[in-house]
Amino acid sequence: MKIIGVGTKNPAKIEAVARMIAFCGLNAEVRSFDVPSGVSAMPMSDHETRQGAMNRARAVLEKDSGVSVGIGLEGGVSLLGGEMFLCNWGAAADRSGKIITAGGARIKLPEILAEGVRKGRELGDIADEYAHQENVRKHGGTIGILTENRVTRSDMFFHILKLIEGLHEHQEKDDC
Ligand SMILES: O=P(O)(O)OP(=O)(O)OP(=O)(O)OC[C@H]1O[C@@H](n2cnc3c(O)ncnc32)[C@H](O)[C@@H]1O
Ligand SMILES: [Mg+2]
Repeated sequence: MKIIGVGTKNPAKIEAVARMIAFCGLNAEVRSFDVPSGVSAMPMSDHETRQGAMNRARAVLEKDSGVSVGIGLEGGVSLLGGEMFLCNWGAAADRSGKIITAGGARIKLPEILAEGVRKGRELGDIADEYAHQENVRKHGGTIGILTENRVTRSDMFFHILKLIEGLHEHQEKDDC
């Protein structure tokens, strides 16, 4: 059985990987690891957020020699025309050095959340205050709050992982 490692202890992210394995019918087990993202705690651009996902994916491979694919999932914000959007990236790295990345859906942050992030606070903390909940980042996420749970953080990372798995399949076919 293939072992897929994910670089986080956040249950919303781990759930997304488990959903992807079930959805794609992979004969795989998921293991989670606490690894550094290597970027700031609150990534402020697509570039930095994607880099965090790639760093986590590679760090997982270093952590456990039994893992064949390392996955990194990272959340952050990005600016578009002066407006702040939630952005998310995923990366999957294998032992051949290959890495595939994909980005997720965007949603504009309400000004009160954007202002807190601009002041240097982490979105997870501000989202908790905004929603009067604890650990929003480990449950539905900011996207869950802003969409009344139509799309949760796990849904969003699940979607990103389907993009990555699909791209991987496509590239394998191309290699034939
Ligand atoms: O334990 P890890 O894997 O680090 O998970 P995390 O919840 O801290 O998530 P990230 O590091 O990927 O996200 C970077 C920052 O952005 C925040 N963040 C990103 N997306 C979020 C979301 O949907 N809901 C709440 N906070 C979010 C989070 O609080 C972090 O401060
Ligand atoms: Mg974090």
